[in-house]
Amino acid sequence: MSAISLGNLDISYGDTKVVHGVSLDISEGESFALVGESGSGKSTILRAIAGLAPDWTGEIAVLGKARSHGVDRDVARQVQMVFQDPYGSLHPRKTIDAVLSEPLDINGIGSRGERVEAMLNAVGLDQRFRFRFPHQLSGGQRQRVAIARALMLEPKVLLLDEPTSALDVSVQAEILNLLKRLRREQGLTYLLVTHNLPVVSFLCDRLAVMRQGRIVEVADVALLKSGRLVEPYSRELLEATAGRDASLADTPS
Ligand SMILES: Nc1ncnc2c1ncn2[C@@H]1O[C@H](COP(=O)(O)OP(=O)(O)OP(=O)(O)O)[C@@H](O)[C@H]1O
Repeated sequence: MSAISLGNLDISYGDTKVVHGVSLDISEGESFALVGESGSGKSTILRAIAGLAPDWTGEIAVLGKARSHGVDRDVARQVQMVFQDPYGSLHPRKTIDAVLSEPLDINGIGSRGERVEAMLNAVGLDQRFRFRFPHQLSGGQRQRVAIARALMLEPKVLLLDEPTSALDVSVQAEILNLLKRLRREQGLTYLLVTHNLPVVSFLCDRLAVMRQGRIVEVADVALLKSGRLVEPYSRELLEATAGRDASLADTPS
């Protein structure tokens, strides 16, 4: 079954259509990247799947079920989003414990303390962080909390919007390793937006290259690694970013 299936998806902000006729099938357990120039519509696709960009036509299905345009509680439990900025995405006056308990409260799920402790372990954070506030954590630790929060309801799919680009390079590698391990341990599906092609090589199985709201090419990551993307625009993108952030490609798993 597809984890995410997009059919002829158009997405607009007001009168401006920014995504045009996107169709994609992402399998359960797959890690899939959207790459392409700034403004090409990558984040907008994630937002529409998460219900944050409601002005769309076409089809969005999650685990075989078409999502509605409004708040969709089924989808919200299956699909969670992690944002680029771990500073902005955590409430400054809530402890880590409160941040992680909140999804459980909203859904009436008990044994909160145990679940929070287990999730802190899963994302490699010491229990002493539990009653701290976000400003008492480093950027990498905050991103671990954001990932933990996304996983509290045991979703099947994570939408990752530039999850490491706000972090120092050494911390980026730690978070990428964490994401790789969590995917393996929990059988997660990833749909990831990034500008960083070494991140795609490290974490993903396939990628779609986007330009001006359209998909130019869908390819296996093997073709990215060997520099054999087919479309001229994809090759341009590859050349433009060659050498940048290359150290991540060597990150051990
Ligand atoms: N809330 C919004 N209201 C109006 N227009 C928006 C909004 N968010 C994004 N856009 C526009 O939609 C287009 C696609 O933006 P989007 O953020 O999806 O691109 P992107 O490929 O993710 O870019 P980046 O890599 O810079 O994040 C851009 O032209 C952008 O200016």
